[in-house]
Amino acid sequence: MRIDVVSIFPTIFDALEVSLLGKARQSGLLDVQVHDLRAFTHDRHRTVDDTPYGGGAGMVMKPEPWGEALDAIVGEADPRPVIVFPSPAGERFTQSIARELSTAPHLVFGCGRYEGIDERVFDYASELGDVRLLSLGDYVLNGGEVAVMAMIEAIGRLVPGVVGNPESLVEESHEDGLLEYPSFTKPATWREREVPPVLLSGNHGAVARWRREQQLERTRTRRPDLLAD
Ligand SMILES: N#Cc1c(-c2ccc3ccn(Cc4ccc(CN5CCCCC5)cc4)c3c2)n[nH]c1N
Repeated sequence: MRIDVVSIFPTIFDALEVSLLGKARQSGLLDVQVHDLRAFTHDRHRTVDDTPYGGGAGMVMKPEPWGEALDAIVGEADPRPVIVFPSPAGERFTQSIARELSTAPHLVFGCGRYEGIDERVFDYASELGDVRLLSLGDYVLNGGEVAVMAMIEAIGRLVPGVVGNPESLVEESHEDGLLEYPSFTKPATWREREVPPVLLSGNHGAVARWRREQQLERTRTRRPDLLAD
């Protein structure tokens, strides 16, 4: 999978070099390229923003640098990429969307800042790829970079070969629409707190039933919305 990221703070993505995704990059499973949006400006101040038409607080990201950045990234020969713009006004990013995007050969992430990106950029981008405006959650961040880091991690770990033991992907929260069951490891007693005896019983059927009950109970109490559908 090829991943391109455009940002005015490209060094934020140095963190992707660490751990899982770092190994995936070294092995070639993930080809991640980060681009500085200011490299696509031509004025002395490398301007990427301007005041909003119609007034209002803050600044809006100018369309020209984005157009040049997208043109430079999306080559004619490429398979049509998915172009993701994180946005508080986007569709909620979910495990299901992460799974869907983990099969895309080419993902492009456009990280906005200020009060967002000129709307015409999304329209132009739809000529180059399948545009998705996605939100990390119902709160406002200062820009798209933190959201894109989270999305790349959630998507990247689902790419076959990135996670050592694919089994561990199956029983995660949200994979089956429920929250995950609690986990325990040695010692069996820690500060007078014991591991649930069923987990020490060796009875795999009883363990499976207990874990399913725990998933349902946790989901009922913490995320009843997941059971609503
Ligand atoms: N994913 C995700 C996100 C983001 C996110 C993603 C991308 C950008 C780019 C810029 N910002 C900052 C911003 C965005 C909107 C507003 C509201 N303004 C009101 C007046 C009209 C203009 C917009 C304020 C500041 C971003 C925030 N926040 N939360 C998520 N889950």
